[in-house]
Amino acid sequence: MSLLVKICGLSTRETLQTALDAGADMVGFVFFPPSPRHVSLETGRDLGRQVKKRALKVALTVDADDATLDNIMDALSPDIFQLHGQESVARLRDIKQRFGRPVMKAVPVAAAADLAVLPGYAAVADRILFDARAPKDATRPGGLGEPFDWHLLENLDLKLPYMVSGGLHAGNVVEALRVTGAGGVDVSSGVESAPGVKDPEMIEAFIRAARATQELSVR
Ligand SMILES: O=C(O)c1ccccc1NCC(=O)[C@H](O)[C@H](O)COP(=O)(O)O
Repeated sequence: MSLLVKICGLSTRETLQTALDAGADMVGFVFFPPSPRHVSLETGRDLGRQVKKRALKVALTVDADDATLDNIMDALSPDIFQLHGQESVARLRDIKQRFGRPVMKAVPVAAAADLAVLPGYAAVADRILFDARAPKDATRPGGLGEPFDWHLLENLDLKLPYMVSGGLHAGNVVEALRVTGAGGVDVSSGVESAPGVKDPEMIEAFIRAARATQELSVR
């Protein structure tokens, strides 16, 4: 199965176009106002039109209520909801049933004990995104540019597709894939020149580096 590459936190036409032209499989849009990558519904609608099925549109939310998800459905019509808050297994099931879209559950990782939630989520989610657990005083649960110990995923027995994220960049993505065996990678800070400011050349370099693993058959 080929590697999935997700560029997350896109917020401008220019950088979205760069990600699409560089071959991103997934493009993520953050609907979380405290984030420097937050996009309005109007921007989400505009950027969503630009994707034109060249990649999967991922709507990233944090403990969003149904009204918020309804608005995002209307604006972006996402291919996947990425649930990056403390959503319960029951909430995942509820969202899948209500919106008829696949869900990717973000699982914060700092220690092996964090993986104890997997059986519950794996029974409902369509894919898992492993991300570095945010510090207690963080203003957001993701997009912080810090990795976790990828070796925690070395002996993972997960029947579900999963992605690795957290502090990835062009210089470490091959190692992250080698250690974790993940089927996908996700990046935000590692392709930015400043928080929320995506850099076209960094986007291209990240995707190039990630794709190189397919030739190296690192995974
Ligand atoms: O990106 C954000 O600002 C964000 C805000 C709130 C919840 C999640 C967020 N990002 C989630 C992602 O999917 C990021 O790509 C992932 O956390 C990796 O981020 P980074 O370490 O900056 O590459």
